[in-house]
Amino acid sequence: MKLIALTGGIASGKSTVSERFRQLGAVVVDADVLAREVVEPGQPALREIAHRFGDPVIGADGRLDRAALGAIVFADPRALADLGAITHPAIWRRARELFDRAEAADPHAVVVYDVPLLAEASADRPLRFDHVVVVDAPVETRIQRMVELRGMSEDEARRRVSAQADDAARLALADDVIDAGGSLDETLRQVDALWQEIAPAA
Ligand SMILES: CC(C)(COP(=O)(O)OP(=O)(O)OC[C@H]1O[C@@H](n2cnc3c(N)ncnc32)[C@H](O)[C@@H]1O)[C@@H](O)C(=O)NCCC(=O)NCCS
Ligand SMILES: Nc1ncnc2c1ncn2[C@@H]1O[C@H](COP(=O)(O)OP(=O)(O)OP(=O)(O)O)[C@@H](O)[C@H]1O
Repeated sequence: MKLIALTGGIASGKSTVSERFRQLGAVVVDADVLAREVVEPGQPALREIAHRFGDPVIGADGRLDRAALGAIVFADPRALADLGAITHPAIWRRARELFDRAEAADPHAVVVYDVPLLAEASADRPLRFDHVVVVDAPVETRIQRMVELRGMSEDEARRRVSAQADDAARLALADDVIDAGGSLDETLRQVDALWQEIAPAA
């Protein structure tokens, strides 16, 4: 198995890139999906979140109120760190299980882990990657995407950008950089070229 980490700032284009890798034959594991699974009702992390952040972050249906929690943590670095301390160990554990499963199914699998917060977790991340790919796009382009495509206010978009590591910290981890600041077509062409390097036999 080859294990590739795919990271990038919010709205840089990671999902677009990982979907292309999937079409090319990679097994994609998405940390955002795992982050949602570990806070499902009944999971220990949801109980810890309720304990730390109180009832307002739990909806009437007993599920996490993501908008309410997001409003708290993206405005307060300490709250964000507390949330990460609750969710990140469970996310890494689940990721490890899925990598092991992919390897058992196919020892030659190329697994792409779409992980927005790799740079933030780099000091204590419990996994080694064969290759780190960073998707890069200018901050102003990403803000514009969040506002135009996701209906966020500009303020909210900027808060989310500031809650993450900066571009230099992410680029310092990169074995390869995909420039996703241009056209969609240019992004996809770079992914195709990179796949030929990473998985030449596939
Ligand atoms: C705070 C929460 C509830 C907000 O939910 P919401 O649905 O609004 O956002 P969503 O989960 O879709 O995340 C969208 C993007 O926000 C960014 N983001 C999410 N969590 C964080 C974080 N802790 N720090 C910095 N950026 C983050 C990422 O770029 C992510 O792709 C949610 O993001 C969360 O539970 N975060 C903690 C878990 C985590 O670390 N997730 C990141 C994947 S490793
Ligand atoms: N050159 C480009 N490369 C990639 N995406 C682009 C490009 N131009 C425009 N886009 C658009 O920008 C958006 C990027 O969103 P995407 O969900 O791929 O980002 P992301 O990095 O996965 O975000 P998040 O951190 O929130 O998970 C998509 O709607 C995509 O269509």
